[in-house]
Amino acid sequence: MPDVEILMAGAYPEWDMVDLEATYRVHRLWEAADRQALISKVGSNIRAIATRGELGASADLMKQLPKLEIVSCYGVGTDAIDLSYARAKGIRVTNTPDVLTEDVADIAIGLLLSTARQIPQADVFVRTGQWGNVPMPLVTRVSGKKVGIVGMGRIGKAIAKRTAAFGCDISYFARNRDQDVAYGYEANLVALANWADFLIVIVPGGAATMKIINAEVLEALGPEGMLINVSRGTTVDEEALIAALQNRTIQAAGLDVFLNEPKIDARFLTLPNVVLQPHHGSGTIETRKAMGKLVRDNLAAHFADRALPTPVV
Ligand SMILES: NC(=O)C1=CN([C@@H]2O[C@H](COP(=O)(O)OP(=O)(O)OC[C@H]3O[C@@H](n4cnc5c(N)ncnc54)[C@H](O)[C@@H]3O)[C@@H](O)[C@H]2O)C=CC1
Ligand SMILES: O=C(O)C(=O)COP(=O)(O)O
Repeated sequence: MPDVEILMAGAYPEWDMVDLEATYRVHRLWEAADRQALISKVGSNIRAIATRGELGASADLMKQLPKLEIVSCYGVGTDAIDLSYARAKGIRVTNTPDVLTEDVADIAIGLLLSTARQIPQADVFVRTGQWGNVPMPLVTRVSGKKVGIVGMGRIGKAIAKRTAAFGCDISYFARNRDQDVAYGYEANLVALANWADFLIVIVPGGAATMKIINAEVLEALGPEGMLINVSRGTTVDEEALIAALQNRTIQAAGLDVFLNEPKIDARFLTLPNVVLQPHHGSGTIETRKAMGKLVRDNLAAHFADRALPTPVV
């Protein structure tokens, strides 16, 4: 029986579970009928948490694990992990940057094309026999348009590269100007939205970016404008977004992320001018395999006293 005990907050694909269970004594929190009872029973032995982006690790959970050394997150966004608690207690935190960048950028472009060209709506149009009876409504061009990118990190840059190939003009908003990129920097998000035809959001979630896409930004984006969100649900004021979609203050939105996933606001399901994705930006076999390997590599490095491949804390 492997002697290092780890707590898994949620399921990983089978190929990761097989490897993890061969290496560690794994406790499956998500399968416990009484989670608190499981934590009370095994909490004092747990040395690592393997979690997922949306499940994170709260201070409340970490407090109950006195031997906790490391939290390894299957995902790049660590907004659901209490990093200040981890830092204060000397608990290491790792994530899975880079390996998912290209796929998340691809889904941003997929959502942009789907939203502007109404690909899902056109699919329904064909399937329901409307083709030939009524004209398919004309849609909006993507190529050559102005794209505002909110967040110019690893994924923001990959999105920029793709939209550049569409001949789009690119400008971005971020905490700081990035000296390594030649795109226009706009320090004022409302001004960026006012300029852009399409606004693509790819900043981290958390308190600092809470509702940065608010009613004023949406109004500046305007009735022809479209919002694509592949960041976190928290970055958008959803009440303001739903109102803007209902009133056509903006034209349409393409969304991979929401508040309260997977039980999202039911009004999204009734809006014709929104394209929905189930938080699946990194959801390819190739990327998920690479993410799982990076989680395992981080845990292995930690328990072998080697440098962590992708440390956050
Ligand atoms: N939809 C999905 O499936 C996925 C979503 N994500 C989300 O994408 C986020 C970004 O990932 P990466 O590009 O790898 O991160 P990164 O750290 O490389 O880039 C983040 C960018 O946001 C900017 N930023 C950070 N805080 C800011 C603030 N308070 N105000 C303005 N700009 C700010 C940074 O300056 C940087 O340009 C993740 O944190 C995660 O939330 C990531 C992977 C998959
Ligand atoms: O890496 C991240 O931060 C993610 O959002 C990944 O989420 P997912 O694994 O696609 O549910």
